[in-house]
Amino acid sequence: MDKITIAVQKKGRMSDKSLELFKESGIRFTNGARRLIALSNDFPIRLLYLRDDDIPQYVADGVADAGIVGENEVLEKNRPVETALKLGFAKCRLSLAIPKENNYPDLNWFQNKRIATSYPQILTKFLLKNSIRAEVHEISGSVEIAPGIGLADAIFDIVSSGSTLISNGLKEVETVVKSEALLIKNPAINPAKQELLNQLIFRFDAAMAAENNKYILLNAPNDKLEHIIELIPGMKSPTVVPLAEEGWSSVHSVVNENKFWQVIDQLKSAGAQGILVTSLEKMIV
Ligand SMILES: Nc1ncnc2c1ncn2[C@@H]1O[C@H](COP(=O)(O)OP(=O)(O)OP(=O)(O)O)[C@@H](O)[C@H]1O
Ligand SMILES: O=P(O)(O)OC[C@H]1O[C@H](OP(=O)(O)OP(=O)(O)O)[C@H](O)[C@@H]1O
Ligand SMILES: [Mg+2]
Repeated sequence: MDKITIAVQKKGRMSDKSLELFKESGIRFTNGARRLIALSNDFPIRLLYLRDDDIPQYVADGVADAGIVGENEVLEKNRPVETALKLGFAKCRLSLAIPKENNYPDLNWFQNKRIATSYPQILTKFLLKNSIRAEVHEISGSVEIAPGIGLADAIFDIVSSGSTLISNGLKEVETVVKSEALLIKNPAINPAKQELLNQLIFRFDAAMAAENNKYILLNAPNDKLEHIIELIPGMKSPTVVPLAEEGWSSVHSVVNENKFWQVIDQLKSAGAQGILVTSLEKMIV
């Protein structure tokens, strides 16, 4: 039987979350992360542990059928791969930043400046599109220290909370692209492996939906039910069952993590009591 080969980052920001996604999808691997290849008894799959920079190339070449990698690397490497699923973690952006004491009127600030980056392709394209002539200095890491040591006037790098910029006396002035983890695939994947990939996507979707939602149970006086049901519509509509006490019902539903605190406040104001919240294991929409 065919196995699907998936490339994941060996060690770094993406590795734990990537493996967690497989685990939440019921797929455990038999050999430890120190090996370069791992197999599973739960699913016909082979994991390749790689440097994240190499993943787009391996997937484009078909050495791996699919891979989990940041959108930033996919754009930079510009290899012929397709996005199969957005995975919603490792959210960050690629931005231009300059020493904080500089006045920044607009992009023309960058004319004839030296910019240090690990993403020369994305940066060069952006500069060209905006008719900025600047010198692009490619360095492989610790980009934020480049202006401080006189290597460059500005940087183009990954920003998330912004704390690395602040601690290096820099300020973000232009966001060029946003990024998150992607499941990418080889466009010429064979039908049998595509079927395995579809099964994997189905499981990833269920695990991600469960992670992003909470199961909620509460008690409501019957005369407030209509409003409370509107606040937590759930997947189709909430389950409403009568309590032993006359005039009260128990309402069960699902709430999105992003709206959670806001909805809880609204439910309390609407008269809900005894609110219980619990996490979901899987959610099939
Ligand atoms: N601060 C951050 N917040 C969120 N996501 C991030 C952050 N930094 C990096 N990422 C994302 O995680 C990916 C991996 O980051 P990491 O720092 O582990 O890469 P790396 O050092 O190039 O690793 P490798 O050794 O595999 O080449 C990045 O390409 C980006 O998509
Ligand atoms: O805006 P922030 O939240 O500070 O995140 C941005 C930093 O995170 C990443 O580095 P990481 O911490 O992964 O270290 P690395 O450069 O050694 O990979 C990235 O290269 C930035 O330097
Ligand atoms: Mg890398």
